[in-house]
Amino acid sequence: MAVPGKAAAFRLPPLPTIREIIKLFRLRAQKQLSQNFLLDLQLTDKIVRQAGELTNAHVCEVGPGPGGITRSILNTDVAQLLLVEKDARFIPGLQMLSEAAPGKVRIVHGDILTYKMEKAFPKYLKKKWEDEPPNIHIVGNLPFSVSTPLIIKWLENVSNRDGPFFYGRTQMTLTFQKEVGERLTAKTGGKQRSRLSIMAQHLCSVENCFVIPGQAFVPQPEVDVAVVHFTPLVQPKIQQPFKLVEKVVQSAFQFRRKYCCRGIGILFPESERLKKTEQLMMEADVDPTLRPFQLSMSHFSNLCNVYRKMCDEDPNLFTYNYREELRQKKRLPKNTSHSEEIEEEEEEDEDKKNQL
Ligand SMILES: C[S@@+](CC[C@H](N)C(=O)[O-])C[C@H]1O[C@@H](n2cnc3c(N)ncnc32)[C@H](O)[C@@H]1O
Repeated sequence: MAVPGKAAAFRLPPLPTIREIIKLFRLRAQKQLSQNFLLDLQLTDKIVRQAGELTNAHVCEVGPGPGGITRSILNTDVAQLLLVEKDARFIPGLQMLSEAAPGKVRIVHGDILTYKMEKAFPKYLKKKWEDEPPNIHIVGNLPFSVSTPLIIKWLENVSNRDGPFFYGRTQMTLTFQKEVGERLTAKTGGKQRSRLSIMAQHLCSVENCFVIPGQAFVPQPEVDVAVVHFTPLVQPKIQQPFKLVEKVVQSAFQFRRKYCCRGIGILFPESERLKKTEQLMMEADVDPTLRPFQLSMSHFSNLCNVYRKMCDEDPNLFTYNYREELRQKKRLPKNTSHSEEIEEEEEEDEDKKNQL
């Protein structure tokens, strides 16, 4: 029964199914682009529910493809939906959806990695950082090869309050490979604790909402998929610039199985490594025999603060690049005194490849 005085919520009119759209527009998934589609609208509704209340919201969907998630978003009665899709083949199908929701949909044929998000929404939606998040949401099921670099870019945007965060603490609901979802939310001491855990959790409240089994996608990927929700924090847990935090965290996790002082040491040139590492660990009050995954957020905060102080005292320190020093050494013949260390680094590098 309609509630008197209340406008009926928007519902999409009957449309061809996603399967029919795929057939109609010959949207064969391109394996090299890691395209896997969701055809089950109950599942796309469930993903969209994780974004929170979307009635009257401004939403950006990244990588809409044949439009399953798009339909679920439109059925929540959003004010505006911006679609950013890289593959031109999907645009006619998305236009059909746009016609079914007149005035609500804007389609951009473009790459989300370069799209200027600070201009994507009306300026009046902007909220102060300390206020409640703006009524703007980002939702997307992107290929994994895009979602991981994209979240790193967007975390830097959170830190700088630009990009999608020009409007305030814009919330995001995105999919990742299940293991990446576990890294994003891993707690101190957890097996999956990694660079990504610290970078995400120091800037956002991160929630691993649920896992979608690979079988739910067409074609089926080899892995399961995690739906992860991010809300930027009012106060980052580490109050230092993104690049500095990234450098400290990346160094700490360089040697996952060793004491954390081993990785932290590579922040310093070899000639003063021992002395400066000891100073940093002591002033930051961090036990050097902890393993990287055992370091808490406040350990990382202390390490970043003391390292910042050391960089202020020695302006060349921040530009010191351990990898560069190593590359120089690698040009030396193998039987020099350094070769053993280099082999150890290579072994660790292999270990690191899977541990972003
Ligand atoms: C895994 S498919 C998912 C499609 C749809 N969201 C779904 O759940 O069925 C990823 C989609 O993202 C698009 N895509 C890939 N890279 C992109 C990028 N850099 N910018 C925008 N869209 C992208 C692909 O063309 C594809 O439509």
